[in-house]
Amino acid sequence: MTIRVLSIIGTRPEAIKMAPVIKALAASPAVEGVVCATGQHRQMLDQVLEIFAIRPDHDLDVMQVGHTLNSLASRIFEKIDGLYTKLAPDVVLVHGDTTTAMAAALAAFHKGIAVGHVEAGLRTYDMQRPFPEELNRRAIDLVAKHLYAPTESSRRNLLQEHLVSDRILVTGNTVIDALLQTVERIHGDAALRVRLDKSFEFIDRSRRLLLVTGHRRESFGGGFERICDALARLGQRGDLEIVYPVHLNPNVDTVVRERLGGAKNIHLIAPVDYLSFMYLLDRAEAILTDSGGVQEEAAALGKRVVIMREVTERPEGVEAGLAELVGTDPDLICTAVERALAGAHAQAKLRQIGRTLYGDGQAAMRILGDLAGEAGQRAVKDLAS
Ligand SMILES: CC(=O)N[C@@H]1[C@@H](OP(=O)(O)OP(=O)(O)OC[C@H]2O[C@@H](n3ccc(=O)[nH]c3=O)[C@H](O)[C@@H]2O)O[C@H](CO)[C@@H](O)[C@@H]1O
Repeated sequence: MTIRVLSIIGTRPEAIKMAPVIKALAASPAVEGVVCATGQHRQMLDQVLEIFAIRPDHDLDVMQVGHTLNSLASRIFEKIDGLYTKLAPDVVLVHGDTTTAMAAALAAFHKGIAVGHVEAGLRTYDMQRPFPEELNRRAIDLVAKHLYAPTESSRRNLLQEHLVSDRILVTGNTVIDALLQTVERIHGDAALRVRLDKSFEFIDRSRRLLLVTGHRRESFGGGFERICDALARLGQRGDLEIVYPVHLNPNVDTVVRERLGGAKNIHLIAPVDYLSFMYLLDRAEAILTDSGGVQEEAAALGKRVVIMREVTERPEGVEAGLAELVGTDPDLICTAVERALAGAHAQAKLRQIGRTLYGDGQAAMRILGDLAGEAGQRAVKDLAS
């Protein structure tokens, strides 16, 4: 008796974090895994799917330039309703906190289809930070039957909300599954490493590498202007190479390129594929970001992270002394980056602390086991042997 599990992905981070789950489901005889891409992201999503050799079975193609959260959500609701009727999945799996995940989960709830939430329980309890992700993930947890919490702290968040479902399973974050698989692939492939070295030969190896990413809505406008001021100042240091793959969202790309194009020691590049980003993360001495996944990945690699946010739903890294919350004030960003670089030498110790902070690389297997019940447990054993 197999169960049909429909995995929904819309953005780059969802694809990265769902890839290990999609692969585990596909390899299990106990599950019929089906994949639907919504098209919330296009180019950045396709880069990930190619690396993990995942071809979605369905694509809602909802992407429209300049769409609003409401036009995006309404297009997803409209199109996914028909897909649910056609496929009649036993479970719809969504990830994290995007509009894709929220709309897909609520649409499943409307049709009485069980929802599994991967990365359940992340909270800041601030509806404006991150916006709209805090609303999205809390709405999903209200309707989800299977709550896959990445850490104990996310499990505690769920327990105090007295949700309908009591099926909470601490799995670890699937981003660590993806990271470990990818770093292993890079370390095991000399030709790939040569290609990656060549792709990034513009980075002066005599200088220290600071890797930057940023895309939070709540920083649009003044926030990104302040971030650019901080980066321009850091670029003046002379001992740093700053590499910043600039998110494609026009609210980020336009401001950053206007203010930093041609700035000293700052390389503004297009978003790089996931393999390349893991390569850069592995090479970097410190990370400056507002990303959720990058906080988790950096910790796992023992990298110190400066978080350009006011709040984070990843308290573990801050409590472990690996990450520091600084918001978008240029002075605070610059001094925190100095501290991160000063502490970067203790990489072995930091890696020991951060290695399993967010998971052990087995999250996808735990989710498979839970979803397919006994049959899944048997399949998980077969898969793991
Ligand atoms: C509020 C919040 O934190 N929400 C998060 C948000 O995800 P995020 O903040 O992590 O989003 P990004 O920063 O866009 O993606 C990051 C990924 O992209 C890779 N990367 C990066 C730059 C590049 O040039 N090439 C790449 O390949 C990188 O390795 C990493 O894995 O939504 C997710 C979905 O629901 C949630 O899981 C997650 O809570």
